[in-house]
Order: sequence, then C-alpha cells, then structure tokens
Amino acid sequence: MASRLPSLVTKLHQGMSKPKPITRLPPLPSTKELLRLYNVRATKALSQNFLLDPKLTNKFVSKAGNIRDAYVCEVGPGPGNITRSILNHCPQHVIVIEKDTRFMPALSLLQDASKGRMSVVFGDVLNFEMGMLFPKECKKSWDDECPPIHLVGNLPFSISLPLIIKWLKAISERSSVWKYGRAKMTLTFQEEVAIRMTVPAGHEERCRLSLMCQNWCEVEHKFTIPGSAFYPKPRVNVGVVTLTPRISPLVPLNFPIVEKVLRHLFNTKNKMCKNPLKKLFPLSKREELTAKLMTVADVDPTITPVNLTMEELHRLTMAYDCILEQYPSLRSYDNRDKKNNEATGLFDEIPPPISLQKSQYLLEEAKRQINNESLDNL
Ligand SMILES: C[S@@+](CC[C@H](N)C(=O)[O-])C[C@H]1O[C@@H](n2cnc3c(N)ncnc32)[C@H](O)[C@@H]1O
Repeated sequence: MASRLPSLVTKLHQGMSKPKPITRLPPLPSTKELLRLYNVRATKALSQNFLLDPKLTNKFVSKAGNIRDAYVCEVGPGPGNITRSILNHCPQHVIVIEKDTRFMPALSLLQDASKGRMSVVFGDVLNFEMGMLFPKECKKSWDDECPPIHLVGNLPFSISLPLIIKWLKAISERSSVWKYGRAKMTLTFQEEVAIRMTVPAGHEERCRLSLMCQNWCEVEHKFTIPGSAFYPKPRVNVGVVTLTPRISPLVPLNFPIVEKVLRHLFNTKNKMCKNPLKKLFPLSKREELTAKLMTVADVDPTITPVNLTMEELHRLTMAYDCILEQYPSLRSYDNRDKKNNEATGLFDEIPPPISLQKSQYLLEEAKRQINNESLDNL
C-alpha cells in the first residue's frame, strides 16, 4: 500500500535496510493501459506530461549513471513509467514523491511488483523534508565521492524552477538530502531552461540561473527529448540535465549574498553591470559605493552581465561582502522596500570610509584560491 507523509521515515528505513535479491520487474500492464483503466487524465494544473516510451524512460534513467544498489528518490512519478525503468536498473530502494493521489492504484501495483524495493509518498515535494529519507550508512563526507543517492524526475514545469533554487540553497548549506554528501540529480526542464542552466559566459542566454547552478554544481545538458514524445504534448522540447554538487563552490560565500548580487546584476541583462549593481546601495551613497565595488573587485564596470565570468562574479561578491562588513546595516537594504529603508535610515546614512586595505587583502586571497582551483583542474 502507498504510505502517507508523517509515519513514513521509520517504515522506510526498516524496508530499506534488508538486503534484497536484485530482480527486474515482472510483466505488468503498460502505464498507458493503467491510465485508461483508472480513468486518469492529465491535469494542466500539475504540469502532467507523461513520457510513455520505455526506450526514452530507460535513456533518461541511464543518464543518472550507475544506480545499481543505490537509493533513488523520484519526484513526480505519475503512473510510474520512469519508476519502472529505475526499478529495472536494480537500485537498493526507490522512494517516489507524488502530489496527485489519483496515481495511487498504479503506484501501489508497481510497489507490490517491486518486492519491497519501492516506497510511495503522497505530498508536495516543495514542502517535503528530505533530510531523513535515507539510511545513515549512505552518508559520505562532502569532499569524498558522491553518496549512493540519486534524485531523479521528469519535473512538472510549474515547479521546476522554485524546486531547483530550493535545492541549490540546500546544497550550499549541506542540508536536506545533501546532509548525506554530494547527491547527484538527473532532472528535466523546458529545453530553454536547460540551455540557460549550462551556457558559459558570453552566451546570449546567460542569466541568473546559469551562474547560480554553475556556482554550486557541475551542470550537464545530456540530451533533448522532443515535445512530441510526451502525452499530452507540451509546446516545448524538454532538456535532461544532470547536476553534481561541487566540493567547493566557485564563489565560496553564503547563498543569500550570491543570490542578491545576481538578482541585481540580471535585473537589466543588457546594460553595463555597474548600473544594476548601483541598486545594492542607498541613493545617498550609490555612486560612491558602486565605484568602490567595481574598483575593489577589479571588474570592468561597462561589462554586461551576460559576459561576466565566474571569477569576476567571485571578485564582485567578495567585494560586496567586504562593503557589508564595513556597513552591516546595508545587509537589510532592499531597493524595492522603501518603507523598511526609510525606517532604518538607510536613505540618509553616511557611512564611514571603507577599509580598502582589508578588502583588497580578501580579494587577493580570493584570486589566489581561484588560481589554485584552476591549477587543480589541469
Ligand atoms: C511531467 S509529469 C511526469 C510524470 C511521469 N514521471 C512521467 O515522466 O511520465 C510531473 C508529475 O509531477 C507531479 N507533481 C506536480 N506537482 C508536484 C509537486 N508539487 N510535488 C510532487 N509531485 C508533483 C504531477 O502530478 C505529475 O505526476
């Protein structure tokens, strides 16, 4: 039977720890037949586009790498078509998280056929705490190899962006699934989003998401599935992307500060980067602190955000962090929040002079780190 959220974790661990014979699934009715049998029609509100061709579901699962004996968590299994391919790759255990309870009969059938290798959770993945899902034996230290845990999913378009941002934040904090180490992800996105996630500096599609993903993960666009392969057919093609968390992020600062700098930078993608960055600072000090930011970071103020490299982002974010150290009240400055800024006096503040010496020292350190990393990668 399918399990519900709260009582799940203990049951999961009991089920997972027993050694199981490695088996493929017995013959089952196809998922298409099951959808017809249980009279389940795709719902637009849950971005349901099913990938019914077993050749494609197998190809998708094979991009996750070797999942034999590993633990797999699948987001949005629907009637279980990708889940079948996962189970046929002989993992130790599969946990699926699905919002739509209409799939309960199809998933229960699959769970029974899996002989204890599958657990079903009905809930919203955006609110689901994944930090306890796997047995502690899977845990690897962060700078060790990746743990035998894989997140996979033909993600619903409606939640793919908030979900990946939430997961990048969790990766940066080594929380949730990433308590267990650098767990890999194999996920689908609209093709244009997959392209944005992977493009290098100088590409016209470069955006906030590109730098966020590439800062914390190695990102690969593995292949594209034509929209015509899905039922119902979406208006766009779908990109399969793998993300492997980096041992050290390229910009080794906390998530909110990197996110804040990027959010400002890409507010106006085609302007010189000094213009959107000005809005990090209150009006009265805007020109002065922006000029300092660019000088300390040693970044050309006329460069456009799409051309900014990760090294330049690193220096900019470090320089911004140094300015925040000098003027801690600026941390809460939000250009859009006029009320709060007025209440905290941030429009009128005349801060003390910035210690360029300290900022420059920190930047030299950052540059040294970048050089060491480039050497390590040779
Ligand atoms: C694109 S369909 C993929 C279905 C199936 N895995 C396949 O490839 O054919 C996305 C699935 O995610 C489910 N879903 C949508 N929003 C969700 C959420 N917030 N949490 C968990 N599942 C969700 C949908 O009900 C649907 O089954």
